[in-house]
Amino acid sequence: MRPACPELHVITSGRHERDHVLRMAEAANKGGMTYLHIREKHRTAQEIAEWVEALAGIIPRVQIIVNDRVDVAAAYGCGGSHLAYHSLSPEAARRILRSNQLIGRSVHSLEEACLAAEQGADYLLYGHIFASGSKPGLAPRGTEELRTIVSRVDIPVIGLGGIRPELVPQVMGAGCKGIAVLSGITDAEDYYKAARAYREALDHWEENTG
Ligand SMILES: Cc1ncc(COP(=O)(O)OP(=O)(O)O)c(N)n1
Ligand SMILES: Cc1nc(C(=O)O)sc1CCOP(=O)(O)O
Ligand SMILES: [Mg+2]
Repeated sequence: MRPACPELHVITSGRHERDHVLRMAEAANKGGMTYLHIREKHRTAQEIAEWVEALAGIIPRVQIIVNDRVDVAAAYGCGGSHLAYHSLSPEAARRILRSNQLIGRSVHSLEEACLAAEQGADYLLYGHIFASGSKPGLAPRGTEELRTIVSRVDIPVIGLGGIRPELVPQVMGAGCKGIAVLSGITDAEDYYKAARAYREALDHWEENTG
């Protein structure tokens, strides 16, 4: 059986205005994006809802994942919600979301990963794997603990943090179902080309393992 297509999650920066993100989402989607995470921690629920409605005119709603605001994801029929450390638990989020809406959880240790899986998360984001401008001054976690997590939980794990296309084989080789990228796409001059480079790296990672 052919394995499922590796996932490419793109995370918004919190630094760009809506119209900019609409252009980025359209181009990244053409380049092979699987999900767009709206991670706009300083915006209100009303603003995020407006973003969802505008984005849903450009990419399928099911590809939109809302960071933290489970209420917005539920009310606007998004693909799911991604929970940060300060968010509702996966159990609580499931009381609000429909069964076909994904619940993701950021994790940074084996303990957090096991707990999130027990509480009903559908997938995990583990990071930051490599040095990341988004996490200044914090040491990267590498892939060792990631491998242990993949072997211990029975839900998909997505790697994130400092991932460039040439690093994709290391992340996929650790057993991830895909990757999540912020600056590698949102800071790119050409969003389509950037997403395409990650998509190519994901689809051919086994040919590029050292
Ligand atoms: C040990 C540790 N704790 C928390 C974070 C950041 O949490 P997260 O839920 O991933 O939220 P954002 O990354 O979206 O701010 C971390 N990186 N490490
Ligand atoms: C939002 C986020 N959370 C992380 C974590 O480790 O929890 S790393 C991250 C952002 C990763 O950005 P980039 O792809 O630019 O390195
Ligand atoms: Mg995080």
